[in-house]
Amino acid sequence: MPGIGRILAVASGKGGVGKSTVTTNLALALAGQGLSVGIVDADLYGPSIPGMLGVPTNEPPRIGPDDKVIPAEAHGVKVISMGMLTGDDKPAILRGPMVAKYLRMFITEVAWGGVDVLLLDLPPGTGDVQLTLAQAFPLSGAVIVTTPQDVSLKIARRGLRMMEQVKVPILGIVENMSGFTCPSCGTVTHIFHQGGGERIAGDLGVPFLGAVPLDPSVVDCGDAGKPLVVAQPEAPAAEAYRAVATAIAGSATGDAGLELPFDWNWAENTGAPRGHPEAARPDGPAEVPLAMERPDARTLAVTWADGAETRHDVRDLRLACRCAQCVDEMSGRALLDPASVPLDVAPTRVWSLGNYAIGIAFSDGHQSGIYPFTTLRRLEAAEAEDV
Ligand SMILES: Nc1ncnc2c1ncn2[C@@H]1O[C@H](COP(=O)(O)OP(=O)(O)OP(=O)(O)O)[C@@H](O)[C@H]1O
Repeated sequence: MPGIGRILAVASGKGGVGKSTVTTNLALALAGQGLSVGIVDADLYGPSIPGMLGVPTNEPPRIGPDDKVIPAEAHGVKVISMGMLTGDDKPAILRGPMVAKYLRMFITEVAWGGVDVLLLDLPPGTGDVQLTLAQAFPLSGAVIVTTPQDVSLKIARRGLRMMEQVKVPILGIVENMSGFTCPSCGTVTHIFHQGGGERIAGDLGVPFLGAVPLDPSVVDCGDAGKPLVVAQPEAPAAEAYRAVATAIAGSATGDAGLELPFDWNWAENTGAPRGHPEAARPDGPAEVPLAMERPDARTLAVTWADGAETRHDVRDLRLACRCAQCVDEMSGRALLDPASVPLDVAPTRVWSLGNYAIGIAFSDGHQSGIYPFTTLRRLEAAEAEDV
């Protein structure tokens, strides 16, 4: 979109998991890496970004000479929020169509002036706002924020599935409020359990971006309008936000070894990804693909950074689909009857999703399958076991 580099959504399933806090700190950490960053507070009914960044809400934003809204600027980051239009005490009372109108305005009618990254702080859940944004704008990816307890993880999973269904690449999962370090004795207590975010990232084959500890200074800094990353840059939580920012910034560069993005017409074999198989070395990362080829119409061959090559029969790929139509999300039970898949099923299109997965559309009309590289690497071994 003109004036905007990448649009990234920060989403969560459950409310109150710290999504807005992650958004503001992430924005400042990305800005600290030299990127120009904007934030759209897409939580129209409960805007919290102005408070966290110390943006005044007592006067509406100005309109520029080109009739565009001039965003507020705080700590070097540009911001637009419903809170700036309504003030702190007036609730936004809006029906669905107006919500869509405001969201569109926040993205297309604001003078973003060439931001590299526009972060959208979504409201919790999988409702109207999430769908409108995911379908109406070219989102480059979504970051899913969760806390480590089961209830939050289950709902985060649903949010993640929604993003996948509307074809928004998942950049990864952030586990927030992960362990509390006692300031006097240094003991770490895992108040909301431990490691759940990393576990579901592993289960779903999406990157784990990092864990942010529970730290009372995060609350104080947010309430004071000066996020932790700038107020206490040496705090462990600030370091965690910076690590997440680095992981996200890295995901822009296509460091998977394949030249990304690509959109491959399988039948005609046009638009195949350019690869760099010569970069393989024995100590290279096992789950990073360096090349993808189509030696024949029924085989996808992948060369990995550790020099291994896997070959996948295209019907086996169709049968291995883990989308919500093929596998029951909660129980993991298979919903796809292999007998219903034609023997000659073949891909029609193969395309890149972020730098972590490919999507495949098949000749039987199925196109919601997402194949993370981690899953693809393990797939050939699983197929061999089945035999
Ligand atoms: N790592 C953390 N340590 C301590 N407190 C935190 C941490 N992250 C967030 N918080 C606090 O938790 C509260 C909720 O955070 P926040 O408003 O960012 O959540 P949210 O998921 O955006 O909520 P909503 O559902 O309203 O959009 C805030 O008071 C915030 O300061």
